[in-house]
Amino acid sequence: MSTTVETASAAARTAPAAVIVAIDGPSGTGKSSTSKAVAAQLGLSYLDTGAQYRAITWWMLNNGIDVQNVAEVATAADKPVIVSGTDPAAPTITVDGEDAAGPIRTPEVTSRVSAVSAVPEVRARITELQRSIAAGAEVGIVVEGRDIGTTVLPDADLKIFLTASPEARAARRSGELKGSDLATTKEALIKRDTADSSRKTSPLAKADDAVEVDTTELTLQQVIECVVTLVEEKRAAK
Ligand SMILES: Nc1ncnc2c1ncn2[C@@H]1O[C@H](COP(=O)(O)OP(=O)(O)O)[C@@H](O)[C@H]1O
Ligand SMILES: Nc1ccn([C@H]2C[C@H](O)[C@@H](COP(=O)(O)OP(=O)(O)O)O2)c(=O)n1
Repeated sequence: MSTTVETASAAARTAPAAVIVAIDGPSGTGKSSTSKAVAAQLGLSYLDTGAQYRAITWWMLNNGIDVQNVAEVATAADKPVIVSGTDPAAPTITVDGEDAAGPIRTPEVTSRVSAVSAVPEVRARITELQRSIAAGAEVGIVVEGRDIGTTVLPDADLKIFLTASPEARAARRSGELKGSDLATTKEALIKRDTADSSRKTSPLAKADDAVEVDTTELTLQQVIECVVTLVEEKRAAK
């Protein structure tokens, strides 16, 4: 046996296996804030899959694609080059080399993203990208979205499904969007969640083996501590 092979197998015996964490749930439940903090605290990578769906939507809107036309969206789905930076302290997203972090958060993108992300060709393309990023995370990764535990990473070591009352979620979102009306924010949020939960291809859903955490009455810090404890338990058992 060569020294290289011996060294590699010794490393495999001692290095802890990468830990994969899937965090799903509707809008405003705290997925992004929790995932970033947990990843940073545990030295893991972080992937915001919603940002990827927003990025492809932004590209379609900029490139004259009629986002209500499923065939047109499907044909264009593999055109933009989307790159996600997975450092939880400074996550990034670029489309065709251009920084898209700001423009993907506009109300226009937010109101169109559910239609674009319901198209199967878009989901297939983005899912493949997500799986390859997760496979490349050496220490492990926290991936947040809507279908991570059910479809993208069904073998994740830990699956969390965050929930919160529509009132709490709208109040949180309203706090971020300066000058926005609470009732309008709540209506838009419920409309998007309904669209995301009722689409045919990998809808927003809790995986059977996910741990559900209702964050309505919890502080963000309490949610972070809860998830960190669950990840540490999984790591210890690996
Ligand atoms: N448990 C919580 N209590 C109060 N505010 C929270 C809580 N979790 C998240 N937030 C705040 O709510 C807003 C939305 O959180 P975010 O993490 O973006 O949710 P999501 O990714 O699920 O849409 C942020 O401003 C965040 O700081
Ligand atoms: N895994 C995912 C993640 C997001 N999406 C879609 C559905 C969501 O409404 C949009 C935007 O997701 P994002 O996480 O940015 O939404 P928030 O505004 O943070 O709640 O993307 C999806 O279909 N599948």
